[in-house]
Amino acid sequence: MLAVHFGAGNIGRGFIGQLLHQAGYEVCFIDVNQELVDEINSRKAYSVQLAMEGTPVSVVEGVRAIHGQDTEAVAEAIAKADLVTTAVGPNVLPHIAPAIAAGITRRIAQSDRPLNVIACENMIGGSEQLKTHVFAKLDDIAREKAQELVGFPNAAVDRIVPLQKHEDKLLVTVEPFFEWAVDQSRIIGDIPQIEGVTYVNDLTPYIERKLYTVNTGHAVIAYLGFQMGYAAIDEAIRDDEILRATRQALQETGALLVAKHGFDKGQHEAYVEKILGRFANPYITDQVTRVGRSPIRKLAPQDRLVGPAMQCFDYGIVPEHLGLGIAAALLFDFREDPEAVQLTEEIKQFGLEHVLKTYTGIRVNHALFSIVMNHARELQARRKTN
Ligand SMILES: NC(=O)C1=CN([C@@H]2O[C@H](COP(=O)(O)OP(=O)(O)OC[C@H]3O[C@@H](n4cnc5c(N)ncnc54)[C@H](O)[C@@H]3O)[C@@H](O)[C@H]2O)C=CC1
Ligand SMILES: O=P(O)(O)OC[C@H]1O[C@](O)(CO)[C@@H](O)[C@@H]1O
Repeated sequence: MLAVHFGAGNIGRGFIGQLLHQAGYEVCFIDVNQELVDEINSRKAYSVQLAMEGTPVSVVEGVRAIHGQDTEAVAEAIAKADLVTTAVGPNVLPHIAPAIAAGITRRIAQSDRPLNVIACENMIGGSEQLKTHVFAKLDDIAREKAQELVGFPNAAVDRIVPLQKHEDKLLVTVEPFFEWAVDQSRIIGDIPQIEGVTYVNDLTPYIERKLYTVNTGHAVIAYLGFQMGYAAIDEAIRDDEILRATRQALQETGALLVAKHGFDKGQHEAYVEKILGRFANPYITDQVTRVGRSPIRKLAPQDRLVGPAMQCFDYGIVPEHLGLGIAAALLFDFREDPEAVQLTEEIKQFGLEHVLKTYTGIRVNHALFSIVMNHARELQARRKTN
């Protein structure tokens, strides 16, 4: 069995590639980092180390890689594949669509074997979005056939894999916990048998619970941590003020998730506490700047901060602490992050209100707008005095 996986980065090697290998797939990575591609091809194996006492290591063998710009080779691999997965980042999905479309076109000209393409990105509806990009590149005949033969089931993936700094360029350290849920109702053909994957008929509660808890909590810690001068997540979460604000933000999303999806309140509280414990893992050094990366993406209307905050109002919940997280995200002026630089420049040029309205879609007369603005002004004043 062949799995073609786009993105041989942290989650690609440290999570998806590992589970696919353990399920018996030969994993072929597609990446645009030539050094990574060469290293994988010369060693054909890499190690995954668990961030816990004893740091157990497992080896992922029999892997290879193709450079993403070698469309011909990528298309050929997809034509032969049993499964396609991605972990490249939401903004990269449009860029990999042409190669996937070329692969599908080649494949359906040769056989009627079904294929599933699963985007493993931190976003709602990732595979569906990828499908839109891919289908835009297919001609009418291929599109009709692909509609029948190629499934794009959405997925939710959860495992913290921080930035890696090892002498061994392929080694990846990951947290022990992982969760990979896939929408079974959108699979075409046989269900891929992958130990560790949970197939569900309705992904919405799973992806919202994950995005609005793990990623919301992480984002609040990262952005507040950055404002308060912390470098790493585990340091920031040891600050009582940050921990309190994060817990309160997660109480807001928790109340929303319980009301909207009917999760058990007690079980959800336990889920939140477990996640806070994962953030505090002393065996993982995760930079606040990694977790806060791409603030424009994270401030988008459907994403982890504004998404739940806006929905809170439908359930009578006032998202005061989510508002604080949004304010801190707006003020994330990290010079090495292009989206942070863009926000900072635009705040200077057009003002905070304009930037808040533009990137979050929150209307000026909405209650959330003033909540965020009040927190942003407080954070700005606090930074001036420090
Ligand atoms: N790191 C983590 O803990 C988790 C990450 N995710 C999601 O997984 C995705 C990837 O995240 P990371 O692995 O952390 O990022 P990463 O930066 O470590 O890996 C991304 C990889 O994609 C490659 N890439 C970029 N453009 C490409 C293209 N056009 N074609 C092929 N490959 C391309 C990069 O060279 C890089 O190796 C993101 O959507 C992220 O939100 C989800 C859960 C956990
Ligand atoms: O990968 P993104 O969407 O930039 O966000 C970083 C987040 O994703 C993760 O890497 C994994 O879920 C978390 O560590 C963090 O919440």
